[in-house]
Amino acid sequence: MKRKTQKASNRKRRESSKMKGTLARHLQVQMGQISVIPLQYQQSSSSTAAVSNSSSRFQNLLDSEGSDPQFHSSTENPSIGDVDVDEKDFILSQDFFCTPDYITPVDQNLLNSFGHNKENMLCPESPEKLNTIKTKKRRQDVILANPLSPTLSDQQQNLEIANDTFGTDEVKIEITPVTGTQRCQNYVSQSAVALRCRVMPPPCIKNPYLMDSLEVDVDPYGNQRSKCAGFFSAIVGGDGLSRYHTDFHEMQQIGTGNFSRVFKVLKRIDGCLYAVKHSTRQLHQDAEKRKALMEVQALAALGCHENIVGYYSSWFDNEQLYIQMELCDCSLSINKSSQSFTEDKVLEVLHQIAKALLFIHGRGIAHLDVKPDNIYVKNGVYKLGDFGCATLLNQSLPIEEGDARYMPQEILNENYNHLDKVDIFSLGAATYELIRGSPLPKSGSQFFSLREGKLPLLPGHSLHFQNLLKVMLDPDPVQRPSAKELLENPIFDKLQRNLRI
Ligand SMILES: Nc1ncnc2c1ncn2[C@@H]1O[C@H](COP(=O)(O)OP(=O)(O)OP(=O)(O)O)[C@@H](O)[C@H]1O
Ligand SMILES: [Mg+2]
Repeated sequence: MKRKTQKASNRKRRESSKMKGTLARHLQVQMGQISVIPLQYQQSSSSTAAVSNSSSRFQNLLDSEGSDPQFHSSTENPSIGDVDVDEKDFILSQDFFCTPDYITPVDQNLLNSFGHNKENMLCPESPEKLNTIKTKKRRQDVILANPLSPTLSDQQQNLEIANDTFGTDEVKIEITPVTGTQRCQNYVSQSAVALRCRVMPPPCIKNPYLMDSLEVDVDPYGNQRSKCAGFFSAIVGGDGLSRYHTDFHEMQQIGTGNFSRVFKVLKRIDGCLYAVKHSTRQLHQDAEKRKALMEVQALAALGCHENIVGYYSSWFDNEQLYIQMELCDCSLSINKSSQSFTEDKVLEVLHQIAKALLFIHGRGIAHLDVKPDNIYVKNGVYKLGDFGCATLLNQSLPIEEGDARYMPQEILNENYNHLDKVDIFSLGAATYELIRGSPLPKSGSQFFSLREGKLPLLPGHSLHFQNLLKVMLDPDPVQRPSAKELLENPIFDKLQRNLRI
């Protein structure tokens, strides 16, 4: 209890020191007033009445920091060892927190409201730390000093940096004493801090606006982070640092495609869940990268639609493309153990994905890979995803066909004149698969008869529904309804009525 009180008062003192020191220094610099007061006159303040002493203490600190060359040299100024540890420590803490954007948002009040301490102030350059200065810490990770850092590069220093949970962590830094000529080199530079923040991802901030609290195995807010074996090596890619691991906490794999894997992730800065898809292999050639990028370009160009998976961002890490998307609950993948959907359910899927198709066709884009695997559900809303085969209806972009099980005959014949109707055929085939509850054949007689318009009867389902499927699967693309015509089909009236109620 006693220790707690002492720590609290030290912290308070440090915080007020910081604020005043920073402000006063800025004022001083602006006004061109630099007074030189030898450091030995500076007194430790731990036992003095704070108010009367603090202004002179700060003045001393400012002066010594700003103008006294001896301040930085332990050999030339032995009295430095007597300086109150706390008084010097606070400046390092400032440096530690005041660099990268994602740690120091513009709106300081925002972080303060998450219990963030007030160290995220713009700060002056820090004075050196000459001796081991140790403050409270809960866990530690050791990283080598940044070889790129202008301040730490040529000294074999180890930065032992505590975790960075906002508002609670402080820093332990071990730096070997240096000679007077190297006086500036013991600063914890902003670039060192920036690198440290890249290799040690910041903790996730809990989003107070989310109603449901997250249930995760690994603590995404940082408490267990340093215990993860191989953590460091995992986040450093073949040729750089991973934005994925810096910005996101990976929770679980939620899908695999032919060329990609999809993970449920928690974004550290906003505390929200997303899906991140990344290519499984490295894309070395520019042409490969360009091709992969078409998926995100299509998503970005389309913008928001309730029935299209939301797109947030994309980037390359280690020559793999990462796509940050809206997280959905699951896809409608059909496998051998799948249950068939009821007609009403299937009509809902059909209606919603037809709305997505109306939207994308209206923007001159064809999806070309509509299938249950690429239809995701979120809170009962169906969303079209995986725009990896998306192309322009006017055929001005290369065409890559999607899954052959859902492709009409004209695509197999390389006739690309009605690409919008290709999507209608695929949606018809997907609907047929969902109502059947078993995967469509990849080849064989059934495969061909479906493309000839020979749809086996679906016992127990309305004729109206079966006729709709038949016309969607018509071998002649011109005969197939457009997305707009599809949506105008009276079969959806009942759904619309339910929606209005
Ligand atoms: N945003 C998301 N939310 C939830 N699950 C998703 C999301 N995106 C993808 N998935 C899951 O990951 C699987 C694979 O994703 P996707 O289809 O985009 O990869 P792909 O490599 O392009 O696949 P394909 O084999 O169809 O080419 C999906 O079938 C789905 O189950
Ligand atoms: Mg897919």
